[in-house]
Amino acid sequence: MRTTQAADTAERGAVGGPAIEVAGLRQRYGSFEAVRGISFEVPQGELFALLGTNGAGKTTTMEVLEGFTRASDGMVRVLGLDPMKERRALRPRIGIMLQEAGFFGDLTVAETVDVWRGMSADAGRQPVKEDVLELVGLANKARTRVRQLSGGQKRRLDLALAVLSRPEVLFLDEPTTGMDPEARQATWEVIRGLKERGTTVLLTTHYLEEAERLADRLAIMHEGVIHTYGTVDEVVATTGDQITFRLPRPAEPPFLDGAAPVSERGHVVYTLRGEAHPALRALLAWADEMELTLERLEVRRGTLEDAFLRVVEDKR
Ligand SMILES: Nc1ncnc2c1ncn2[C@@H]1O[C@H](COP(=O)(O)OP(=O)(O)OP(=O)(O)O)[C@@H](O)[C@H]1O
Repeated sequence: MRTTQAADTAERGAVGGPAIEVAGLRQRYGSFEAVRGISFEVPQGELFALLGTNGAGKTTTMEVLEGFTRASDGMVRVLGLDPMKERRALRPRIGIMLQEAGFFGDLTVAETVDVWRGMSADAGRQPVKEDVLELVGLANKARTRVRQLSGGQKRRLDLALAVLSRPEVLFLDEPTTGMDPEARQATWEVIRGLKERGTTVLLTTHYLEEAERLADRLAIMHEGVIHTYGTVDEVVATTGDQITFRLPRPAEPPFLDGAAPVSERGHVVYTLRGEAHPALRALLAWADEMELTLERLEVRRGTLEDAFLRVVEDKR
């Protein structure tokens, strides 16, 4: 069965290539280079998460793709179009949720949606107001003035406006910042639903769990450069396993696979470069020789957080 979105896309002329293409993108502000030659692609219908340190260049990258900023160098395409030169053709096909939206505080939630619909050239295609407010969990706030909304509720209103035109590509800049855990889960459900309807999503977030739960592929940026890129599993695989245990009496544990033992809150911790098995074998041989029983011995798989921290530490 074709979804409404898929049918819409077909009617408006689908493109065969990736929904988003970025090749050698550079962005300079005066003499400062905020983005230093990054490349990635997002296939249609996938969710791509841009992770990174503060000031890494994520929002700048988004702004170039949204057509707000002209790239200093490199090539970007969204749905096969140049976001700057072909902005008029592209704009009705994309949805944008900025990090900070400018609302009119005196308007109610419902009036804000009406104003937004009024500004859209394509209002006939849009879902009814009640549906979109229901979708983001704001149906009971329709008559509330925007300035009376909490920070998390304002983010939900942002999301409602971004999805109003049933975009083919949705840009979400830190969509769940300020939301409580329940609202965040609800927003993830909304994003999953949009993806199921075929929407391509580019998301920035500081919540690694958000990327882990939602992303088909992700990139970790630091100081304008993408250092790691792939599926969550591929990125996690760039980190090694961790071994931890407690010693029953003072002893000097050996280096394992080139990793030094580190003492953390009474535990010995090894952060390995690869799989734990060979290191574990050497560790147990050492413990036998020393006639030691290692207490609370644990092997833990690397996490996305480990991969993230390693990018930052390696570049220090
Ligand atoms: N208009 C501008 N003029 C000068 N410098 C800018 C401008 N916009 C951004 N920058 C700088 O470019 C760098 C990248 O900023 P950007 O907002 O893209 O980072 P970010 O990865 O989104 O960070 P955060 O996670 O903190 O939101 C920062 O050092 C920022 O100060």
